[in-house]
Amino acid sequence: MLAQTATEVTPFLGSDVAASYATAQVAILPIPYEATTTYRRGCETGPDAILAASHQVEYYDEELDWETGLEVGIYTHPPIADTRSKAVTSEEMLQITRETVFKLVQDGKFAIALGGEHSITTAIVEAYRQAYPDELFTVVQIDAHGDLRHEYEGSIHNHACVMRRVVEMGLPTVQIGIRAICKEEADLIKEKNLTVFRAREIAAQPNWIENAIAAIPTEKVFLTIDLDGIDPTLIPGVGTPEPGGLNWYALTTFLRGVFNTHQVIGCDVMELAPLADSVVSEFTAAKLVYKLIGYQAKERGGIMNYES
Ligand SMILES: N=C(N)NCCCCNCCCN
Ligand SMILES: [Mn+2]
Ligand SMILES: [Mn+2]
Repeated sequence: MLAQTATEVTPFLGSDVAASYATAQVAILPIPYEATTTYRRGCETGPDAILAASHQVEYYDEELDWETGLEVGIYTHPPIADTRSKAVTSEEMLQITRETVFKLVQDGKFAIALGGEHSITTAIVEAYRQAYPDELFTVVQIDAHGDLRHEYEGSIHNHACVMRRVVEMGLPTVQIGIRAICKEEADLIKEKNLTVFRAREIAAQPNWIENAIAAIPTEKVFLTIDLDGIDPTLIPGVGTPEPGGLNWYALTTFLRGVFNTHQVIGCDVMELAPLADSVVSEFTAAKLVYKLIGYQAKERGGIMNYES
């Protein structure tokens, strides 16, 4: 493992291609915050592991036939809400995250946040609501867990509650890859008729991608990826792994389809908790982030078309 110090910023893909803030279209935002994870800890070191592994990603994307990293300006923001050096309360994390993401969106950046624990997403979604006050967007979540508990282990900002907070905001949701929920969550899904594509159904229905994309009710989408949604053979480095997740091609085909048919306004990639003896998880996560940038830049007729 490459050890990174808390203050050192390793830019995504490396300093030789990193863009300045002013010229960047994409901003990578590391949020090494961890306070409420329920089993194996370590997601506060997730962002640095993704950034270090990103240096190994080929610039040439063979699927897109395009050197994404040389065509798109990518800036890496300094880390915020960093619990590696000192404790950060959930309120402090939520506030700095809201403010930072809102500023990135105001400045016309396509933001990709790297977690850190999934509870951070509450503040990211709030920032987009503030940035788009007149238009609903759908939160598309890839996750093994429903994250729909009202509260867990004494906190409403536990990582197991993030989608409950999103549902309370009145935003539509589409949940993908779900395979671990409690009774409270199952009841809420029924009561609110939430749209859930369960991992079991995904494994059995080849046309789930088409159906899932058709189930997104708004033009705008915020995409939240909890890495434990992906099969743990591809990403074993998560705190609470669950068998039976998405495979790489199902995942990337779905994501490309979403970028192709909807306006993705932002993304996050959460919950990487690196393992000491394997780099598979961070390599997969780094490639996934690169794919998100490539799909955003290349789908919908060529080059990115930013608002603001
Ligand atoms: N979003 C998450 N990662 N959630 C994890 C929830 C852990 C539930 N443990 C349940 C134990 C019950 N005996
Ligand atoms: Mn999860
Ligand atoms: Mn989650």
